[in-house]
Amino acid sequence: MEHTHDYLIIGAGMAAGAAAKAIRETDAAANIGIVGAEVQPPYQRPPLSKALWKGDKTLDDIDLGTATTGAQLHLGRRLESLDRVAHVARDDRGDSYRYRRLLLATGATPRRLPFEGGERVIHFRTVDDYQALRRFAVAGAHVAVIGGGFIGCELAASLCSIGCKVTLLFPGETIGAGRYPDRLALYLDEYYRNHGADVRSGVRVVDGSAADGGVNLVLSDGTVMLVEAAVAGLGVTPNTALAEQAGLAVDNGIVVDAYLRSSDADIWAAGDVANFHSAALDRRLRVEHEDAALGMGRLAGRAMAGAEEAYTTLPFFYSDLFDLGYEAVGLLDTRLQVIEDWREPNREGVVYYLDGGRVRGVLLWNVWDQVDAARELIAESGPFDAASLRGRLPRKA
Ligand SMILES: NC(=O)c1ccc[n+]([C@@H]2O[C@H](COP(=O)([O-])OP(=O)(O)OC[C@H]3O[C@@H](n4cnc5c(N)ncnc54)[C@H](O)[C@@H]3O)[C@@H](O)[C@H]2O)c1
Repeated sequence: MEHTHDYLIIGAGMAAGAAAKAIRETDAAANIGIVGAEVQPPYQRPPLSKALWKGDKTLDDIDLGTATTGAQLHLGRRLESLDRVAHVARDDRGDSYRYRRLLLATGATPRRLPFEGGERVIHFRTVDDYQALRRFAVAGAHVAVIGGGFIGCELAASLCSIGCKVTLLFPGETIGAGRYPDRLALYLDEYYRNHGADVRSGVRVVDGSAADGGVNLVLSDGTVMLVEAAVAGLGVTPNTALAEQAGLAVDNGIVVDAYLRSSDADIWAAGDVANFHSAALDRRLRVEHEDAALGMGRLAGRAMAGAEEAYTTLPFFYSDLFDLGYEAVGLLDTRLQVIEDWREPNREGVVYYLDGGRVRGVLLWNVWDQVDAARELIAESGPFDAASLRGRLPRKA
């Protein structure tokens, strides 16, 4: 079957949903098509590791409302080839899609453990993964959470809070190694232990196999562990295969200009897969967070419909870990100069990440309503040091 769309969006994640809305707002008569491998229309991913477990949201609440844009959804399909000259893409069922303008919002794929292990080993990213984990992760079940990054930290907290027995395993020395300074990271390790998680640093899961009602995991220190389920968050790799096959510039993601346009004038990219230049931070970035997916999707959609505007937003993200929460702007990388400003022992504070006296990242730990001020600080030329930053972003009453 052959389909024809003015605007074709490849991928049906958050960037795609935001782009479809922006196209519709900018071009009321637009003929929009979305092709996505998942069978669900675009939905919010952050609740999969947080709010859905707390009961703050249900699956009905996370839909992004793409149906209201009138976009034609071609779901459960993967695009396998892209002919840029003919302006046509083909999917895995043999359908073809002619387009005038194209958005690649193909996202990223979770890195995999070095074994399969059956249905109780879940590489966590999608709503299907959430539902699979939910089946096995019931109160009292022992769940291994593998990886100490965003997904590992959020899921370990969520699973503890519903009464699972959680073992959190990661190869680094501490939770969030490389992102959080040592004092905060060690505090977090202790905090997770105090909330009942068995935290095991410096270990990898080297093998695993399905067992009766569970999974047998073999750890790098020789331990064998039988758990009801294992869930992994080992980071992701951007889905660039289609772009590479089509001959677009790719370098840790699809290379785009300030307007999110790729090396082909009729193709844009947005979200986890896009590699853009951040003028504010003076470096190329690929950002894997909700705010970037929604913001880039919106801008790319508007640009495709003729209302071009540069993407200048600093990376922003937030997380909830039990009753601790943080918001962060810019770069969180402990290879930068790190300045910590704790206001009371560990319960709240600000971490600044500096390069050459300029603030490049700010982590606000249980300090709220200071994100805009943090953005302004990053825009200032400085130079800053510990003395000039102390007390700079106070907690608001
Ligand atoms: N709050 C948020 O913004 C949020 C929440 C959830 C997910 N996400 C996004 O989802 C994506 C995936 O999250 P993630 O947690 O998988 O990635 P991540 O990069 O945050 O963390 C990956 C972790 O896996 C560990 N790791 C790597 N190889 C391993 C191995 N073989 N065994 C055990 N651990 C290993 C690393 O040490 C690291 O701690 C990221 O892009 C993230 O930004 C964001």
